[in-house]
Amino acid sequence: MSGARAAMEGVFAGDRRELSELEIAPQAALADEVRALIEAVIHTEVPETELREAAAAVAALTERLNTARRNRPPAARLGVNGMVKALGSPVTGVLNAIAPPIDVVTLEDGSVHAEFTLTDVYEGPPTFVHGGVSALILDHVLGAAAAANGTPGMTATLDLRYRRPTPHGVPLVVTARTVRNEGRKTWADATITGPDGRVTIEATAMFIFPAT
Ligand SMILES: CCCCCCCC/C=C\CCCCCCCC(=O)SCCNC(=O)CCNC(=O)[C@H](O)C(C)(C)COP(=O)(O)OP(=O)(O)OC[C@H]1O[C@@H](n2cnc3c(N)ncnc32)[C@H](O)[C@@H]1OP(=O)(O)O
Repeated sequence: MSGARAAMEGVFAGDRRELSELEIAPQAALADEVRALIEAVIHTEVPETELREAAAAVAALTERLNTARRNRPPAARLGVNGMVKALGSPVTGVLNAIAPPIDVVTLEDGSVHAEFTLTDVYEGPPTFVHGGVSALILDHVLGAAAAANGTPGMTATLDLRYRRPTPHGVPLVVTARTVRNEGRKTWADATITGPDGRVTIEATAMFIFPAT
């Protein structure tokens, strides 16, 4: 079995520890604090002695958390449809401090949708979102649309058209839908829209359910 097929089956077999919402809450609250920490580390202007003390304090915390570890990022079945969610996802993971995190919902028409705001932690060109971060978000929602269609797969192609810069610090909308399926291949389209209602990025992707 290839690594890709094993990865896909791992998602659906749920062969990893699933947490309940009660178990998730305190760990998600910790991730929220770390998100604020990441932002503070970028912007702080405290003097060097305080920076060194802060680094030592963070190192001590990391050591404390590592005294009891899982060997794989946890998952959970959440929401009305009980879809498996990777809690450590870099896009949606509430336990991942580098994830915004974005709450992606599946609508009745099968499309997926999210409203989100990115801080300058995700900045590329000054005042705008890094194009690779936008690609990460689009890849994820396109994959979620393929999965919502009952035809999940590994990203085989991802095409992006950056129409205009995507600003950070303002509400954005991402939507994706499956447009076609042929055997193991599924195609999906997505857009990111800015607060003025204008599309900033158009994306299309093809997903393949691995053969072996
Ligand atoms: C972990 C997955 C999560 C899914 C979970 C769903 C849960 C839902 C919840 C929430 C949504 C989460 C959303 C996450 C989204 C993020 C997804 C990613 O980041 S995926 C990582 C990046 N992608 C890779 O690393 C792929 C690496 N490539 C591969 O593994 C293989 O190449 C693969 C599976 C793409 C194809 O391998 P073969 O062996 O199955 O395919 P062969 O049999 O060779 O080809 C079949 C047909 O496809 C074409 N083909 C193959 N690869 C192609 C490509 N890259 N581009 C175009 N055509 C390709 C071939 O020419 C062939 O075409 P002919 O049928 O003959 O016409």
